[in-house]
Amino acid sequence: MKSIKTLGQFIIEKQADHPYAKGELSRLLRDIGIAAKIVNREVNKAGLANILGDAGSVNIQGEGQKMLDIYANEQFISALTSGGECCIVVSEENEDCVYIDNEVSQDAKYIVAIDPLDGSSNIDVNVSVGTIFSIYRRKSTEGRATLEDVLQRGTDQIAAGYIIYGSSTMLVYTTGKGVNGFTLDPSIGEFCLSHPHMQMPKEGNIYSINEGYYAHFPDGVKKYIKYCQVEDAKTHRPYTSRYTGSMVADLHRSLVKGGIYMYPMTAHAPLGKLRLVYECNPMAFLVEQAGGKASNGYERILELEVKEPHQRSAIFIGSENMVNKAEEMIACFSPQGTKRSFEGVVSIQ
Ligand SMILES: O=P(O)(O)OC[C@H]1O[C@](O)(COP(=O)(O)O)[C@@H](O)[C@@H]1O
Ligand SMILES: [Mg+2]
Ligand SMILES: [Mg+2]
Repeated sequence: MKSIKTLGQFIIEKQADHPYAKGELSRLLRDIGIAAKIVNREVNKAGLANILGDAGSVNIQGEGQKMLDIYANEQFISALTSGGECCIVVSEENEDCVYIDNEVSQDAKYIVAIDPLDGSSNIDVNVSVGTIFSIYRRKSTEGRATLEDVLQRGTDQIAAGYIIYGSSTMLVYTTGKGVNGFTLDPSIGEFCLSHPHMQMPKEGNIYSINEGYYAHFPDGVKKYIKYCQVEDAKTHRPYTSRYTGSMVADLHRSLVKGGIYMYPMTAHAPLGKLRLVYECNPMAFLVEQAGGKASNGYERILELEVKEPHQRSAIFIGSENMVNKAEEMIACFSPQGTKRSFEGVVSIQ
């Protein structure tokens, strides 16, 4: 009979990969796993648990918050607060950073940036949603950790991952030594290793973008979409279009089958929509660790300077060859910093 390996066992086993590890990161990943199970329980019975619908509040991005956004945010912050390994939480749902000053967290070394519920527009319609997390070690050594500890580049991440609440619930993460996926077995309440050493195919035939905004995309992006739709059997085109409205779900599919997910810049959102610190950087770290690629169309996501916690970035992420092709089209038809970047774009009246 195939032996199972739980997330907890795997984390402890892999601790040996990090010579100076004292178990703090292991405990932090454990805490994230616990909160994920609690959120999963509510997501699974959302229709019954009176947790669907709007919360009536708006977050820093000006987006209406869903009840589940708030619930998931509370669960992750509470698990990180009582776990004792986290000193600051940066959350999509909190305007300001959450500084954890309680007894157990006095020596906490880690900063956690989190998108508690990704794909919020899908909550009420039972389409897969997720959670995205990114972990940094604080740089400052004296006193309370500061905003400077938060504004680190993606290359400084210690660990990153996501949870997808879909037909099954999975937790996929990296600590910089490859990517592993765990499936929640509800009968034992454990995440069990189901996808060891995940590798993203270099090539794919699925592209993922909200084509409803086509008129607002720069020429380079329009040209790449057209490239995906051309008939050419040699290169397996036309590609298939898939867009769920949940970045986690679209990227999980690309990780397993190959593909590219794009949320470009537009004339009215030159930096796109997605947030660098708790959406783009963690997914970029994970995808690169699985052999894929992530850029803002011009530069590597992980090397982008982080100026503020809720900063946005355009993103082109997925199978390496597909991201290279998209970058090639953008460089050719929308060279960076030139007016041509948005030529042909119909601006919003
Ligand atoms: O509806 P749009 O503009 O295509 O945006 C969908 C994208 O926005 C997101 O929902 C943003 O994430 P949140 O739901 O966490 O705000 C992504 O998951 C998704 O890919
Ligand atoms: Mg999100
Ligand atoms: Mg969210």
